[in-house]
Amino acid sequence: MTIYFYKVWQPYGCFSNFSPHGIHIQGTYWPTVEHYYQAQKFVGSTDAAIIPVIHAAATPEEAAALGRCSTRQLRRDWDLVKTEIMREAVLKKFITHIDIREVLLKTGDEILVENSPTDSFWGCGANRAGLNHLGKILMSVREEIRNLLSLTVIYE
Ligand SMILES: Nc1nc(O)c(N)c(N[C@@H]2O[C@H](COP(=O)(O)O)[C@@H](O)[C@H]2O)n1
Repeated sequence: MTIYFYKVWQPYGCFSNFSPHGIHIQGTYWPTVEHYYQAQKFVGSTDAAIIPVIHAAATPEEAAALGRCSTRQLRRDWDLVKTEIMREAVLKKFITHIDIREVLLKTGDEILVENSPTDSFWGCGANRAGLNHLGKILMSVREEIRNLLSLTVIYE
């Protein structure tokens, strides 16, 4: 059975990058994965001054709106690095928060899909044929955590 998720208040909402699960990454605490991801768009760009503003955004929706502003200059390598940046942040989220790690592990080998009607890169898009990169990252993080936990059991 495929598991669809999207908004935080819907089933499996903890899989959304907008869920209220903070991460410490590269020495800084970010209130959500979405805050971190949106800020990374501007690292090294002429619009890097927006990074602390995104960091301080009151909600992930506000962070996303700041990061999506089309008049700002994204870092040049954004398309090359964005998937790895997202994966690192999502892994950190599920390593940090034991309760949602359990939710992720309990999905077993089910297919996970971000059911975004507007995003066919991170989600499946309106026709459900999109690339679903967030779902793929979650499945690969699930596998990585399973492997890490099995190693811990062996060496403890
Ligand atoms: N608008 C919106 N609301 C949500 O609740 C979402 N989970 C998303 N999807 C996330 O948006 C991010 C992509 O942002 P860019 O289009 O690259 O600026 C990514 O975190 C998706 O998972 N969108």
